[in-house]
Amino acid sequence: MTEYYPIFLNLKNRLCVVIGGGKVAERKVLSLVKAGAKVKIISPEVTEALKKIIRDYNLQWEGRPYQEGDLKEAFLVISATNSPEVQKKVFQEAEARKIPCNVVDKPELCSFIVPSKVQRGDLLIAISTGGASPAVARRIREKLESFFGEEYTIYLILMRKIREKILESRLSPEEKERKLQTFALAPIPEYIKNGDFTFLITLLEKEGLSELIPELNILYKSSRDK
Ligand SMILES: C[C@@]1(CC(=O)O)c2cc3[nH]c(cc4nc(cc5[nH]c(cc(n2)[C@H]1CCC(=O)O)[C@@](C)(CC(=O)O)[C@@H]5CCC(=O)O)C(CC(=O)O)=C4CCC(=O)O)c(CCC(=O)O)c3CC(=O)O
Ligand SMILES: NC(=O)C1=CN([C@@H]2O[C@H](COP(=O)(O)OP(=O)(O)OC[C@H]3O[C@@H](n4cnc5c(N)ncnc54)[C@H](O)[C@@H]3O)[C@@H](O)[C@H]2O)C=CC1
Repeated sequence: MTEYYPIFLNLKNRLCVVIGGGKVAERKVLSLVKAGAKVKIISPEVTEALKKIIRDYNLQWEGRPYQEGDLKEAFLVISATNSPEVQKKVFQEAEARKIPCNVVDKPELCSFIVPSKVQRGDLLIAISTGGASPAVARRIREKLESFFGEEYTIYLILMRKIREKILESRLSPEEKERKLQTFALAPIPEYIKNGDFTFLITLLEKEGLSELIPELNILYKSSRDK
């Protein structure tokens, strides 16, 4: 069993190379694009859906087989071809260049694996079974998705503001910590889900954060307009 180390990578404007253009490449390309990466695809053929993604996001696509040197400027690489020889060559080049590499059908040729994820604005939950069962990772994702609903997006926008106000206040470190814990413990996601802010308003007043009350309405309205 491999002991993995979980991290959240900032891929904004980083060149990520995806080798292959099938169904699996499609999924990996989309998640890289969503993370703001600069994606380059190398594959003689790509699926219709991937063609659309390439057009929509103006991605680079080289319509040819992988060749050594393709990873020259890459920050990371994902190899999603159906050819074991190509997969191995990509891994070898990535190792030589010391670039993180994911080979989608061979965990032994991966220096990182991609988790299943639940995203609600700033909340990002990553799930891995260490490759034991990607289907189980997916099922766990589906369960978490129903538990952590869309209200968590607003919840975290609000908590970020609450935390900023508390940290910039002149309170003692102990008092700051108490307030941060109080807000983290309050069932605010439920209030947001039910659109009932009575208790939250009382809490904000009690903790000296009344200035944030007008924000509640703005946040709630913007979430309902979506
Ligand atoms: C090691 C890893 C490497 C990597 O890709 O990073 C890997 C490897 C392999 N996957 C295989 C199969 C499937 N993978 C999926 C789906 C996903 N696979 C993902 C990640 C990972 N897959 C990494 C480990 C993740 C972990 O820690 O568990 C997810 C989470 C993220 C993503 O791909 O973006 C995404 C779910 C996203 C979601 O819906 O939330 C489904 C479909 C499904 O169930 O929906 C199936 C068919 C069902 C099944 O086999 O379970 C096979 C056999 C291939 C074959 O036999 O042809 C291998 C190779 C092997 O195991 O040797
Ligand atoms: N990690 C994961 O989540 C999963 C992995 N897999 C495995 O991933 C692999 C890919 O799966 P699919 O996308 O369904 O395969 P696919 O057969 O649909 O696509 C393969 C792609 O590789 C490209 N390709 C072939 N030779 C190439 C070369 N020399 N250079 C560049 N590109 C080349 C082809 O043009 C094609 O676009 C398979 O081995 C499959 O078993 C399958 C399901 C999930």
